[in-house]
Amino acid sequence: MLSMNEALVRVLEQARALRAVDCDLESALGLTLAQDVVADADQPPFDKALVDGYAVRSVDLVRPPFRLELGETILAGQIPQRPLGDREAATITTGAPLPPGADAVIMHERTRRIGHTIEIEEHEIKPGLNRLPQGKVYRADDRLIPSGTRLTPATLGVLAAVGAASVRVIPRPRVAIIPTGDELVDFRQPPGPGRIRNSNAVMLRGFVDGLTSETWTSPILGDEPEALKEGLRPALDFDVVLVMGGVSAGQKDLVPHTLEALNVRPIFHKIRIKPGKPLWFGVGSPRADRPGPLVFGLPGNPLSVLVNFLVFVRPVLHVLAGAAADDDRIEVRLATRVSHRNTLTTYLPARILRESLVPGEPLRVEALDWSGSADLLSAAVADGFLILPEVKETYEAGEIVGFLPLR
Ligand SMILES: Nc1nc2c(c(=O)[nH]1)N[C@H]1C(S)=C(S)[C@@H](COP(=O)(O)OP(=O)(O)OC[C@H]3O[C@@H](n4cnc5c(N)ncnc54)[C@H](O)[C@@H]3O)O[C@H]1N2
Ligand code: MOO
Repeated sequence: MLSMNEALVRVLEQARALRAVDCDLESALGLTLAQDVVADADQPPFDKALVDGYAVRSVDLVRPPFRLELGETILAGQIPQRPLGDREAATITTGAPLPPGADAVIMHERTRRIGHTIEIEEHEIKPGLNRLPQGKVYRADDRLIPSGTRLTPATLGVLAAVGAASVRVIPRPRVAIIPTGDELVDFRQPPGPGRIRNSNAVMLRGFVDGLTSETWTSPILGDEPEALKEGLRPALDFDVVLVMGGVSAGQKDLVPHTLEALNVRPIFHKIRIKPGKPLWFGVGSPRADRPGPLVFGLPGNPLSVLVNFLVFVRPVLHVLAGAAADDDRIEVRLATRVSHRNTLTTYLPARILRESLVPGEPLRVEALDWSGSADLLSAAVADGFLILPEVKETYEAGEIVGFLPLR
């Protein structure tokens, strides 16, 4: 049986960024850029006024009189009609181009208007005052945003500024969620004797929200071989397939065989993790235009689904979307002693002790009481999971351990 880390390596070996597509800039937030973005022009495209006031030649104001004739008016969006003459000032607004010859702008609050002249109250006018020179921010053809960058609101703004209306990006994966099990009923219905509501599908949808370009939840599939096979078939068109339930050792645990019958090549089955030990992982046959789907058989217990999603599936969704595999683990200090079976990596629902936060110190965390991997309520009220590695059985209060926040 593989350790959790070995299994994660096997999974990530199969994960490659999806093929780049063209995307409208306005739909590209959060996606990964698959091209370099280059400046189409200097920024700013001309020497630009940074304040409302008067464009001047600083040489005219080295010694008194500090008075200049007023010439043309240049508003933002207009082009100066002529160079600035000797001892002349042009009225100018923020963002407008300086006229040739001008090398400084004086804020109008520092001047007094007298008829067709202005008197300047500020006497130290250095060349460059309140002027942003052409190309100061970047030059035409500079590489501004490299391929591989995640598009944030600010990078989208830069792309808009250079007119990149459509960009090459890595799309987010398409994900299929498939609940299986004869005992399941839709959560909107009363379960009836011996049956339970399908709670996992809604939970998984919540987790994948924002990480996919399309999420499809299939109807509940029963534990009948032919129906299961036909129900799973359309899911294999997706990039990632999340089948829930039916992967352990029961006589109705038909998912691994059925996936293999659909040409999904098994990579591993069962790993040293709790919850989630019976995890199954395989890769479907390549499609004409793209590689085969990555298929997870998630053990059906709600906490198995949850932990396996966070540990294995979420990093894969990031990698397919062109990003790095995320690792949100932080280090925390155990508030109480905890024990587990030292042959498995254990994820324990836990709570951050916010009442005893000490700035600069690791967070203190206590394990919650829980009734095993069917106990989704414990995770719903938890801040995250303590991670207890296989190496030893007991971790003492005060020890530093890993913690996976739930967000
Ligand atoms: N002989 C063995 N039995 C079991 C083993 C084992 O190694 N040998 N492993 C146990 C572990 S650990 C887990 S976890 C479960 C996983 O079982 P399956 O993946 O086959 O899942 P099911 O049996 O179908 O379901 C388990 C449990 O979860 C409930 N479930 C399933 N789907 C949903 C859903 N969509 N919403 C809510 N709850 C769901 C299901 O009713 C079961 O109670 O196997 C152990 N057994
Ligand atoms: O690995 Mo299972 O999730 O403990 O019940």
